Amino acid sequence: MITLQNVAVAYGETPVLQDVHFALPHGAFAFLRGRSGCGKSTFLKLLYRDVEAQSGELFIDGVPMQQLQKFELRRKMGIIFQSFELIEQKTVLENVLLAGKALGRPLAQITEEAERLLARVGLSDKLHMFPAQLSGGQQQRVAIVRALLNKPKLLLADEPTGNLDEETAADIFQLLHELHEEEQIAMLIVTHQSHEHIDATTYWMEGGRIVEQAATKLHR
Ligand SMILES: Nc1ncnc2c1ncn2[C@@H]1O[C@H](COP(=O)(O)OP(=O)(O)OP(=O)(O)O)[C@@H](O)[C@H]1O
Repeated sequence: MITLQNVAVAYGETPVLQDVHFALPHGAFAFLRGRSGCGKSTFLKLLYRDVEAQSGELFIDGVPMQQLQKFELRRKMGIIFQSFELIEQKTVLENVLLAGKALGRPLAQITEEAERLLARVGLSDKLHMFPAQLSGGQQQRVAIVRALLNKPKLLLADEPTGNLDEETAADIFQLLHELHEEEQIAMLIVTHQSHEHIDATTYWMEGGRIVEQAATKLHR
C-alpha cells in the first residue's frame, strides 16, 4: 500500500534519511527497528507528512503522495506515540471523538463506534474519566482507539510502549496484533524490543536507510 523509491529527507543541511527504498503491503503487521538516532521517527513523520521528502518518490495505493492533501492522507492513517498525546482536560470518550469530529462525521455514528472500540479494549467503565485517572497502559488504549476511530488503512506507532512496564507493553503489543486482524488494518510500529512471539515483518534501519527486511513466521 505504501512504496518509497530513493527517498531523502534532511533537517536543514543535515541529511537524515537517504536512498530509502521501502514497500509496505496491504494488511502488513510490521516493526521498524534500528539504533537510536538512525531516523525511525523521521521515517514515520515522512509517511504522515509531518516532514517532506527532499527527493524521491512516495506512493500510497499507487497514487503519488504529493497529489493528496494532508487531510486526505491522514484519513488513511492513524498514529500513536510513546507519550499518548491525550488532552488532559477532556474525558476518554471526548478524546476519542475528537478524531471523528475533525473529519466532520455525525456525532451519533462516531459515538457508537467509539463506544464499541473502547469496550473492545476493556475501557467501557472509563468513558467519562480523565487521562490522569488512568494507568499508562489504559491511556495508550485510548490513544489506539482514537487512532482507529476513522477506520484508517494504516496505523503508525512510534515506540508505543516506551513509557510502559514490560508486562503492560506485552499486553499492548498483543492488543495491537489482535486489532490488526480484527479491524483489517496494516500497522508499522517503531520499537526497540524484539517480539518473537508475534507474526510480523521487521524492517531494519541504519544510518537513515532501510537495510534489511525479515519475516517472522511462527510455527504454531
Ligand atoms: N526537528 C529536527 N531538527 C533537526 N534534527 C532533527 C530533528 N528531529 C530529529 N533530528 C535528528 O535526526 C536524526 C534522526 O532522528 P529520529 O528521531 O528520526 O531518530 P530515531 O531513530 O527515531 O531515534 P530514537 O530511537 O532515539 O527515537 C537524529 O540525529 C536527530 O537528532
